[in-house]
Amino acid sequence: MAPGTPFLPTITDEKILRPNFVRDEDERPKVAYNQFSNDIPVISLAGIDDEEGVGGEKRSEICHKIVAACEDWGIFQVVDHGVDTELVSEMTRLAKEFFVLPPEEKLRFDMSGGKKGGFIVSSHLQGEAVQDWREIVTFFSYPIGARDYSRWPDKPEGWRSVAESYSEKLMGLACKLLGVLSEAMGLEKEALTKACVDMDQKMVVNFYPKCPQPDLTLGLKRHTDPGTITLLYQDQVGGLQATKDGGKTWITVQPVEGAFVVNLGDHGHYLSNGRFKNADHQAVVNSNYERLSIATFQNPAPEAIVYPLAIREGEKPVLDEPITFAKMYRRKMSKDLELAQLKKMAKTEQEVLKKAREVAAQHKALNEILA
Ligand SMILES: O=C1C[C@@H](c2ccc(O)c(O)c2)Oc2cc(O)cc(O)c21
Ligand SMILES: O=C(O)CCC(=O)C(=O)O
Ligand SMILES: [Fe+2]
Repeated sequence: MAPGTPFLPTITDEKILRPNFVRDEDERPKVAYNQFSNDIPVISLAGIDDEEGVGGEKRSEICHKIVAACEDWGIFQVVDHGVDTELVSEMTRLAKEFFVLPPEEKLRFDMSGGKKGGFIVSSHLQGEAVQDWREIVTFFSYPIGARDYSRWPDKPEGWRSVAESYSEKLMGLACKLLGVLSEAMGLEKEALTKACVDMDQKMVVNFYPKCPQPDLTLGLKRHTDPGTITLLYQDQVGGLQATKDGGKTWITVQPVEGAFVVNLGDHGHYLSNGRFKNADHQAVVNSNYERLSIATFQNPAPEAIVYPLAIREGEKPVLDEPITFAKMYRRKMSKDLELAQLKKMAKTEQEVLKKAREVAAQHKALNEILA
C-alpha cells in the first residue's frame, strides 16, 4: 500500500481489530449474523396494481399486510416487486467490482473532507468515536437536475447507466409503497410523496469486509434512517438486524433471494404521527464472508415541512411544531454525534476512575507493608 493511504478494512490482514473499531460491550452483537428469524414479513406485491373491483381484493390484502408490518416493526420485505432481476444483478456486480478496485482508485472519490458523495470508510458522520467495519460509496440520484456526476463512480465501466436505471426503478417502487401508506392514513394516494415536495434519493452501497473479531464490532451501528422510506437490497450472507424493544432483543433478517427489505425512517414515522414505526436496526459482520448491501434512501426535499399528516382521534401530535427536513436531519445527526462523544467521555472517566482505584489500592498495600 502507498505510504499515507488511510486504513481500509478491505486491504488489511490484521488478526486483531484496531481499537477504534471496538464497541462498548452494550453495543456489541447479541445475535449471530446467520441466526435467521422469520419475524419480519415477506410480502408478495403481485396484484398491487389491480384496480378496485375485479381483482381489487388482492391489492387490499397486500395493503393490509404492509400496514400491519409498518405498525409492528416498521420493516418488511417485498418480492414480486417488478424490478428486473437482471438490473439488480448488474447493479450488485458493479458494486462488488468497485470495492475490489485498488485503494487509490476508490480514494479518487474520497469524501472524508466533507464532499457530497463518494467513497469513505465507516460513516458519513465525521467525528464518531468508534468506527463501523464497512466501506461505503454513496451518490445522490434525485432530483435528476441536481445530480453531480463528478461524485458518482466512473469505474467499473457501465456504472452510470446501470445506476440511473436502478435508481429510476426504485423511485417507482418507493412511490408505490408510499401510495399504500397514504391510503392507509385515509389520505389521497399521492399525499406522502407530495409531503416530500421534490423527493430526494440517495444511494449508499455498503461493503462489509470479513472481520477478524466480529464479536467486538458492528458493520453499521444501531440507528433509524432519517428519511421517509428506505429500500435495501442485500446479498445472501446475512447481517441486517432489527429490534423493537429498544435493543434488548435483536433478530437477524433472513435474506430472501431477489427481495428488497423496506423500512420506514423518521420522516415516515412523524408523518404518520408515530403510527408507523421507524425501524431500529444495525448490521453485524463476520469472519467467514464479506457482505454487500445497497440502500436507497427516499428523503423529502430539505425545505419540506415535517409534521404529521393525519392525527387520529385521541392522539397528540408527536412533534411540537412543524420543522424543515433539513433542520430535523441536522438535529438528528448532531444528537447522534453528541451521544457518541458523551459515551467516549464517560468511558474515559471510567478508565480514570479505575486507574485511581488501582493506585489507591497500591498505596494501601504499601502502607500496610511499611506499617
Ligand atoms: O449510512 C447511513 C446509514 C443511516 C444512518 C443514520 C444515522 C446514523 O447515525 C448512522 O450512523 C447511519 O442512514 C444514512 C443516512 C444518510 O443520509 C447517509 C448515510 O450514509 C446513512
Ligand atoms: O447493510 C445493512 O444490512 C443495513 C444498511 C443500513 O441500514 C443503511 O444503509 O442504512
Ligand atoms: Fe439503515
